[in-house]
Amino acid sequence: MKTKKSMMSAAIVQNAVKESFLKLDPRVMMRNPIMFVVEIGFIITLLLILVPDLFGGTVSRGYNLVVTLVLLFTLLFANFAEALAEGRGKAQADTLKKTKQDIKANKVTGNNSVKQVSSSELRKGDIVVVAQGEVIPGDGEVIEGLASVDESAITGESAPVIKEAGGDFSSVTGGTRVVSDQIKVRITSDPGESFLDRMISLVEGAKRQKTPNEIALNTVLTSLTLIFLFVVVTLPFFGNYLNVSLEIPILIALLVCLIPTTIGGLLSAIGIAGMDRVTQFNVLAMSGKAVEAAGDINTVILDKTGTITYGNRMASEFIPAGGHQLAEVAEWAAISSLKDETPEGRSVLALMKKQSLTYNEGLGDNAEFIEFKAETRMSGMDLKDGRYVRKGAVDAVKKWVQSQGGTIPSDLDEGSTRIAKAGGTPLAVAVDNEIYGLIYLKDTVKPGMKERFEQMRQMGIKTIMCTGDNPLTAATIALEAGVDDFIAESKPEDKIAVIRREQAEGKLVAMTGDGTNDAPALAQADVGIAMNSGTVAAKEAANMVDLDSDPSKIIEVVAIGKQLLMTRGALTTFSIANDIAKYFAIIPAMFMVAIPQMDTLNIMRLGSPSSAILSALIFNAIIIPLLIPLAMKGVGYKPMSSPQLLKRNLFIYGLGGVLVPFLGIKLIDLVVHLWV
Ligand SMILES: Nc1ncnc2c1ncn2[C@@H]1O[C@H](COP(=O)(O)OP(=O)(O)OP(=O)(O)O)[C@@H](O)[C@H]1O
Ligand SMILES: [K+]
Ligand SMILES: [Mg+2]
Repeated sequence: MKTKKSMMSAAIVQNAVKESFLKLDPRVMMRNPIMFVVEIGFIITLLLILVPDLFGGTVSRGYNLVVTLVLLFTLLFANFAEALAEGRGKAQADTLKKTKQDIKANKVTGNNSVKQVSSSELRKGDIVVVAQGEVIPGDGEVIEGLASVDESAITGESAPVIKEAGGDFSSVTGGTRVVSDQIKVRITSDPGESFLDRMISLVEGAKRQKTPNEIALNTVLTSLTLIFLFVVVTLPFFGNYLNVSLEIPILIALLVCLIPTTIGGLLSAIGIAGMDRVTQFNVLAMSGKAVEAAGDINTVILDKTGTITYGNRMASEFIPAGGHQLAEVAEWAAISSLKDETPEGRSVLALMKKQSLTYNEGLGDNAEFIEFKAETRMSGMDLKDGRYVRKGAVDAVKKWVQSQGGTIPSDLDEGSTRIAKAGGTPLAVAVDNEIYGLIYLKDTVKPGMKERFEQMRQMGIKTIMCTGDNPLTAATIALEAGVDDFIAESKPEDKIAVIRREQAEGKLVAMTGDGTNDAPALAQADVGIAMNSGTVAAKEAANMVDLDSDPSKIIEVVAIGKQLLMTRGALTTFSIANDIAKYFAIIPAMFMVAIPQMDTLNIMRLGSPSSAILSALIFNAIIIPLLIPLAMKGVGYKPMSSPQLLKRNLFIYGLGGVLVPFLGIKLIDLVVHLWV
């Protein structure tokens, strides 16, 4: 796991300071009702500096001035927290914007000639040619050729990746560079809607929406604020009755101390920082909601080929069956693959070359190509002499042959079992009702999967591998990767069915996948993570894209999601406990002159009513910057059950929230008392 982006730089801090002032704009503040109340209080005390008898009565000018300043700093601190959280994303967005300059594109026009246009003129469906050394002008799908592409501008990973027509490695991203060979690309996005555009607006938080959890919490906090507003507004009447005169600045200070400004000031920073932590792990989350959902995931569904394995399945051996010759099965395998542009199909022709095997190419003339489909799990050719040639998943080819009255060679299963037990994928090759043998497709499990899935088990997450492959291969890979369960021979709709089944049991489900056949399932899952190596369809259906194409990255996303929820909960607890403590610090001090019995409650022995309130207000302001590091980093997370976590946090942040202000306010009062 790499965290390559720089942490807080001086530039980010500087910019955040500037932003803290700009964010004082009431139109901006209004989005945060709690801090908006503070701002109104600030404006009133500011007016009182200018016109001291604005509301009749007199106000001690020095005291009012200090209250005004402390209120201003409370606002600035809260704004600074948010600006700081936004800072890293904004800096990253600036870097990405540099990648997104206008470049020249070689567009293929009607009569197959090439015309130079600007990348901003490209529309969905346009075809461009990109040669060695050139930057790919827009998102698209490779429709011809194979090239290695440097995607470091987007993924930060310097090793080039292979992109090729057909199959799951065909998607290319605008702004990345072709380092060898040449490809023809069909553009799949209109200007302004590219992956890079989305990535920029994501990291800079332009489209950030409050999550349902955040909205709910905000509602509770706003209600609390309204209750305290009512309490404070009615307080002067009691004061009158007791012959205690309560000046406006005192009332405003009291109100601000009592409303949940700590969490109100840090809430949005917590959310932004959480999203930012996900980005630092090279995962692009399209919504905060998805990140929070990840925190509660029970089940993870993983696709096999291209997700758990590298997915570059290569033909490595032809195995004849039913008394046929090697040359025969090889020839039909080649004929069935003549127009099969998937990596599997092309690897068959590559193996022919490598083994210097020949075949009658003429058989392919005027033949009809039967494209590979996840539904049929076969591909091939209908020859002009009437023969049908197929290769595909063994069970699918068997059924196809049997439906034409053919028989299955007795040694076929022996061969396919050998391949599957080694974790490979066997493809059967047949012509009409006759099976000629097998193709051995090899694939490799990505390293480190077993340890990572074990970690998920400890987090209480069940892993299920869902694959279109046969049960034996699936079992071998499942064992090697260490998933809890697997489902073989699954079609796209089966993957959705598994997700729906888990969801019906009340579980939150994450799905990771890379193929077009995974897209519906990625959309159905609560958290859908597409591999960046995957197809455009997969990336569009998912609500997260993993730029490193590492399926076990879900662990980090889950941890960050949990941390985000916990941090918000902990700071809310702390904030409200704080306000309760402040209540007991201020109220006895305020009324002890009028009601001497209050003195027993005045355990803190604060200097005077006005110094008590000012001290509490100062504490209320400085607690915000003190908690910024916690809001940004998140509270520590160790895998344990949710009730345990809740108990632990209530204890630490609830008790801490009551004790810390007593101590802090007392200390501040020792100084303030000298002056007030
Ligand atoms: N080009 C092809 N021609 C014929 N059969 C193929 C081809 N590619 C794959 N198959 C067969 O079809 C099966 C299903 O392929 P599909 O791509 O739907 O799933 P998969 O890649 O095996 O699994 P996963 O869903 O884990 O990615 C494969 O296991 C293989 O047997
Ligand atoms: K407060
Ligand atoms: Mg796949």
